[in-house]
Amino acid sequence: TIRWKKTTLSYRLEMIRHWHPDTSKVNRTFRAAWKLWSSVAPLKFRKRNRREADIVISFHNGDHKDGSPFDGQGGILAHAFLPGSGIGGDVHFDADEDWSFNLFAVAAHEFGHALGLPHSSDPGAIMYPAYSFAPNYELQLSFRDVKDVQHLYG
Ligand SMILES: CC(C)C[C@H](C(=O)NO)C(=O)N[C@@H](CC(N)=O)C(=O)NCc1cccc(N)c1
Ligand SMILES: [Ca+2]
Ligand SMILES: [Zn+2]
Ligand SMILES: [Zn+2]
Repeated sequence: TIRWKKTTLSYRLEMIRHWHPDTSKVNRTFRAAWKLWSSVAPLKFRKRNRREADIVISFHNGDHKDGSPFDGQGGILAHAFLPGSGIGGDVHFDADEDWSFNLFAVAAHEFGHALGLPHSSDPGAIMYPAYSFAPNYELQLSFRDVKDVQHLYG
């Protein structure tokens, strides 16, 4: 299983201003999405600005030279790399999406991948492949998500 060998992970937001004017809202959204995972597993997430971070989060559109081009509005919303050095753990959001309402749910899903979680067959899981646009306030981890992340880091 691929997982981080440490339990305090650093993350950095790159060029967010470029794609999302309201950086404070983005920061709050990501902090809340990390909290979903740190509240059920012995993990800590630290936001870094300049120094090298384990997890670099950025927005891109179309082909952004990592072998997995984005596809414009709709379809693929984001992708994340499994734990590891370099691009490992990094999270890319498709800049062509309308992030005014579902950034939290998609971030929670992608951060699960960045921690090493694959897709889950449980329709109630945040790691389920397809996103049902349930209102964010209902969004919480399913038992399956908790079991899977505790299996890796519990
Ligand atoms: C093959 C992958 C690159 C698909 C991509 C994904 O799973 N990224 O992690 C993705 O954007 N999946 C869409 C569904 C699709 N269009 O295939 C999605 O909504 N993923 C994010 C998401 C957000 C919240 C909840 C769930 N269950 C899924
Ligand atoms: Ca897309
Ligand atoms: Zn990418
Ligand atoms: Zn996914």
